[in-house]
Amino acid sequence: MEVLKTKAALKAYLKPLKAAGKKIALVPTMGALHNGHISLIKLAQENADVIICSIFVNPTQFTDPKDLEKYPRPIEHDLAMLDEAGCNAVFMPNVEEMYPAGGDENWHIDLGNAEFLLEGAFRKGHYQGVTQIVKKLFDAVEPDVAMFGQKDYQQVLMIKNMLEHFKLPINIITCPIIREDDGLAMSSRNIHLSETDRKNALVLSKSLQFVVDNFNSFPLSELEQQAKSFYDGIEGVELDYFTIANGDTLQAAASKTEHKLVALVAAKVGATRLIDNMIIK
Ligand SMILES: Nc1ncnc2c1ncn2[C@@H]1O[C@H](COP(=O)(O)OP(=O)(O)OP(=O)(O)O)[C@@H](O)[C@H]1O
Ligand SMILES: CC(C)(CO)[C@@H](O)C(=O)[O-]
Ligand code: BAL
Repeated sequence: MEVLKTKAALKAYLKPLKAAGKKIALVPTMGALHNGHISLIKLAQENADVIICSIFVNPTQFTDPKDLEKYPRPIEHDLAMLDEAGCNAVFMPNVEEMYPAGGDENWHIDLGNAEFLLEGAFRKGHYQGVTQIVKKLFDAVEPDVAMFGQKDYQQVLMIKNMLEHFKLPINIITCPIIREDDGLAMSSRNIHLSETDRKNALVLSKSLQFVVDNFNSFPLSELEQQAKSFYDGIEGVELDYFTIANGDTLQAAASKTEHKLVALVAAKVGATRLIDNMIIK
């Protein structure tokens, strides 16, 4: 597996592959890899000839400096996992390589109203930072396909809006959420959970599953209220939002008959903020 640290090295690696007509997939990550990430690599292998995984903890998408500072960076472990999975190359630039102008770079694009809902409301400017770095990664790799996890449901919508904005010819593939055996969605931040947090964190997947399992049994507002009541009285768990939303606009669902519905949640479990979602239909 090639380890590439600069855009120039990446271009040189890709040039003969592209000339030979190979289909290139990009799997963008922030590292601290787990089996959720590996599932993206595996799906990429089914959809392309050459798999590039990027590892870059992008400062512009963090709104909480402490979250950025403590983001896990186990690079040797990550490289071993990618090598084992058969990834062809890892692009792991430093901050200067991706942001040569330092903090002076301007980036603002219209991502539509959904930018400001849910994660966008709790992490102001987050999706400007995400789309800024993903555009830079797309420019550096010029992939045919790019893989993203459904775990970051809103992120996928924002990236599709960014593609539309720049009219980029990249096929976005959304990969299902990989969970631990007990239902917890895999996430790099799970490493920060204490033993008690880890048990409490199950409330996210349980409350979502309740909505999926009982969708036909209650009116929308009662479903949501009952799901929220799962969080009552759990010490150390603070619910940011739980919503049943339109799967395209992320506006709170007005009716059960809407074409696409998704339940989304974010909660602080101890000092760690987690997100999860389940598609209802
Ligand atoms: N459990 C999972 N199943 C499928 N895809 C996932 C899962 N967790 C993360 N991904 C996807 O992997 C890609 C890289 O995500 P990232 O590196 O931020 O990992 P993460 O586990 O989501 O970390 P965190 O949520 O703590 O930032 C994203 O497209 C994300 O949606
Ligand atoms: C897409 C991404 C790699 C951009 O930094 C990040 O938001 C992530 O890991 O989901
Ligand atoms: N997987 C989403 C990246 C973030 O939380 O910033």
